[in-house]
Amino acid sequence: MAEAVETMDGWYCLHDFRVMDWTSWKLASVDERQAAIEEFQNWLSNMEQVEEANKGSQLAYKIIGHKADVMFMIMRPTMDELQEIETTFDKTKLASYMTKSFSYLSVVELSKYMSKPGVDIEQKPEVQARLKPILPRWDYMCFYPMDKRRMNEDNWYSLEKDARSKLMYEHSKTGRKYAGQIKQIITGSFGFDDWEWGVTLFAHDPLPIKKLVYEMRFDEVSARYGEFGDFYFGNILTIEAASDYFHI
Ligand code: VOV
Repeated sequence: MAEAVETMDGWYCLHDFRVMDWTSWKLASVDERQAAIEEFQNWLSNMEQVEEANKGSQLAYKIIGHKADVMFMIMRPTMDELQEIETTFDKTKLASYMTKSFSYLSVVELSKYMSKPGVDIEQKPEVQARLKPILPRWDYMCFYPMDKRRMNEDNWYSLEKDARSKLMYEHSKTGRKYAGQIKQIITGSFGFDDWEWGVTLFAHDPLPIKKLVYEMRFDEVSARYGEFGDFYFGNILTIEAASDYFHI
């Protein structure tokens, strides 16, 4: 049996995708819409205080295309907090004009492929900062879930750990070419959701995201073992911009 790699796990993460019912939103009165927008802005700004206390992080995004209108990426130390935040939003006025189109539950994960045997790096401040990241206020975000294939001779989970480490090293070399252009947060979702990982990429410009995902397709770990779910792409929805975004 192949040896599993040890993982370090940080904040729990919910990607919560909603579709807006613009028709009923347009039929609502100006006062109703204004009250709903203000309530939404308060919901977001209340959570910012949690971020200032370094007890979690969250951002909202406008999703481009048919799959969703908005997405909230919410990270907290406990699953209970995620569940409470989701339900609190469900009870808002704005939520009554939305339906959930997709969600993804995971936990920030760093696998120990790159760490030296016998060296416990988990408590290092820089590792803790990656396990409990403050989400970058960068303009663009791409999310997609993925698996590592388990099929016949292309079974990632029956590869010896050394072989997997070598493939992950090649993977990281490709990723590092985009340092400064792209920040990635990989979240593990074994037992939490339908895929094995969530991939969330942040960038100041859309194109490096396409370039990175395309180039990674040629790395053996993605070429032979990568299986991907739906892709979601959007740009950041700040509290200030919410009025314009929802304005009719
Ligand atoms: C943006 C750049 C970038 C960089 C620098 C990077 C580096 C690294 C390192 C160093 C490591 C291992 C240690 C750790 O730190 O966890 C990983 C780990 C992982 N990655 Fe990665 N990855 C990137 C980016 C990046 C992308 C774009 C994808 C999606 C792949 C694609 O084809 O669409 C991805 C996937 C993963 C996954 C699923 C894992 C866990 C695999 C496992 O089996 O455990 N990743 N990744």
